[in-house]
Amino acid sequence: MSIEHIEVPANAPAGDTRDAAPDIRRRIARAVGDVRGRTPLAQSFTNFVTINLVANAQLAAGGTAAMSFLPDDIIDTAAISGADYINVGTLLPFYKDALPQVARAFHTASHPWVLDPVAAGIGATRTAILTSFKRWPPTIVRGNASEIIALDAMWGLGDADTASRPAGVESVDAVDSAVAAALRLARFMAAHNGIGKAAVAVSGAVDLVTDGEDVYRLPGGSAMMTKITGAGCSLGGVTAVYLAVADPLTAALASTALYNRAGEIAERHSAGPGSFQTALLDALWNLTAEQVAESEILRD
Ligand SMILES: Nc1ncnc2c1ncn2[C@@H]1O[C@H](COP(=O)(O)OP(=O)(O)O)[C@@H](O)[C@H]1O
Ligand SMILES: Cc1ncsc1CCOP(=O)(O)O
Ligand SMILES: [Mg+2]
Repeated sequence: MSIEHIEVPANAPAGDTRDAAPDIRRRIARAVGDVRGRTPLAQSFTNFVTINLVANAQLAAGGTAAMSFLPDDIIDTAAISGADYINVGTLLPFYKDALPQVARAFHTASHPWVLDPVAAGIGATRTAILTSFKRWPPTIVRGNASEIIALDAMWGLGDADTASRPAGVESVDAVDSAVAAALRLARFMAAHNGIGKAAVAVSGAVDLVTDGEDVYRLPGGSAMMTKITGAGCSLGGVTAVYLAVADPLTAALASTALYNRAGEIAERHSAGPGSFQTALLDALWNLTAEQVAESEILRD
């Protein structure tokens, strides 16, 4: 099947009638192919729980990984890193100074970066760090619905009273309840991140991606992705790999589609969480650019 002639799948969710434009699919295919051809570096400042899966997923998608927690290290390496990834899953006291320093340096250099606001809404230190990013906003935010709603409230864009308290790193909100927050965040980031474009990706059973204008829904994946730790974190790391070669909307759509397809393949080739994680990495490696671009992508 050519990527120019994608039919809306028969099992498209009710109400979703518009397939993504062929141009979007071409951009996704190009991004996946460019990553495989150019092996771009996407540096990460990420949590201790899933750091190894993040690096392995970035390599499996075709990128290059480098992890660091030192601002001078990260700021120096940003010169050769196509995009960076910051994930606030596990925090140490010094991060309260280190992370705003890094975000400010990225902003000064107009360096693209992805934020995963893991557990947004929990703890004064995490809130201080995430609030500081409003001054130096990321290019892409990728999180689950509760994290997106919490970040929107923290930045004073949405209604703080309606933000729920996340269950640790897990979402307590449906993706649909984060649509307005995702749109507000994407518009704010595009206006203030110095790059002029932004995207927000909300993960869940049906993922949502927006650039602040259009809203895309990407069904698929596997419920087993919630039975390993780091599916979301590694998706963020792979999003940074794609951001090294593509615009924010394309990068967010490409990584989300890649993960949905990889999750489905991994579920078919595994017998439980252990083999699922291995099969997920294998699928990230083996999926072709065309297979990723042919994914079900519906525009609201
Ligand atoms: N119920 C589900 N069915 C299918 N895929 C899912 C489901 N829940 C999450 N995913 C997928 O798992 C990956 C991580 O998403 P999620 O679990 O929401 O992130 P996080 O781990 O940050 O909470 C995404 O690729 C998402 O599409
Ligand atoms: C379990 C855990 N605790 C702090 S960070 C983390 C990993 C979260 O990973 P993900 O958000 O990808 O499920
Ligand atoms: Mg997460």
